[in-house]
Amino acid sequence: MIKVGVFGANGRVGKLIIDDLKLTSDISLSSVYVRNSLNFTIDPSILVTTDIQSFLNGCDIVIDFSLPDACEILLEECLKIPKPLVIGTTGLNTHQLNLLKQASEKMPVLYATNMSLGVALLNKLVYQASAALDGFNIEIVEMHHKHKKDAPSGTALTLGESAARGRGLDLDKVRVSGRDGNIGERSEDEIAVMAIRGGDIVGRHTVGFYNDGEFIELNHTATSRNTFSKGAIRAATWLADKEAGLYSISDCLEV
Ligand SMILES: NC(=O)C1=CN([C@@H]2O[C@H](COP(=O)(O)OP(=O)(O)OC[C@H]3O[C@@H](n4cnc5c(N)ncnc54)[C@H](OP(=O)(O)O)[C@@H]3O)[C@@H](O)[C@H]2O)C=CC1
Ligand SMILES: O=C(O)C1=N[C@H](C(=O)O)C[C@H](O)C1
Repeated sequence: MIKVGVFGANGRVGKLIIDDLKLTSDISLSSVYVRNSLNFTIDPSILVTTDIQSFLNGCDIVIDFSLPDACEILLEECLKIPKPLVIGTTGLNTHQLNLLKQASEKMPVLYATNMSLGVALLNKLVYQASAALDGFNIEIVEMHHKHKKDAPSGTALTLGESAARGRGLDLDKVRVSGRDGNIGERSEDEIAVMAIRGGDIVGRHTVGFYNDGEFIELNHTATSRNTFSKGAIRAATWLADKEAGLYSISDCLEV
């Protein structure tokens, strides 16, 4: 039995992971880290703690869906107490991404900005389309619920990276994430990554390839947040016995 520690347990996804772990037979919840207290009741056999070291010692693998600053604290602690890590938190800055890479030298780390099978495939399709559709303008639009804090979404940025890679470009050099005022004509290579926020949208990503006379749009819509919680549990089951290294969701799903 793989014992899971959930980091970000009070959150929209964290709580679902705890619920979904009740339905599995080979992997189960053993510890939960909270800043203050847990907002819901849980089986008394589960360790609920504000002490991160006890939390890490109480599990075989950690699933993290929190916020960037919290994820940073987790990564720093894991450098002292290594644990396989499934990280779903998005909006990580350069320092936090470097910490994640550093951690992956000591333990297996699977980092995925989107845990769904559909988006894993979408990234492959976007790479192929970007390479094949020479001269088409690439524009990415993501839509999420009003509570989401980071923008553009981690998924949209990953899709942007796939598109840029298809053309041998560096997304950081060609990304446009806002247009306003007298901005002039669109440049050939720019890749737009735009964000819409509202209501309870779970997550929708559209990658459009636009040319004179035709356009094609590849779209993925998550209709349930359980897609992410179940995807993260599937990733944890896969990662638990792996060697140290940085893994992607495609490694786990073999798409
Ligand atoms: N990779 C993927 O497939 C997906 C990724 N995400 C990403 O996962 C993350 C979480 O999303 P979501 O569940 O909607 O967010 P929520 O805001 O609902 O949850 C965030 C959680 O992080 C905890 N947290 C915040 N700060 C700290 C801290 N300093 N120390 C410890 N815990 C902390 C919060 O705890 P508390 O309640 O105590 O404040 C809360 O439980 C986001 O980055 C989101 O973009 C979301 C969906 C899918
Ligand atoms: O915050 C969310 O909700 C989501 N975040 C992830 C992201 O930033 O890409 C994945 C998903 O789209 C939902």
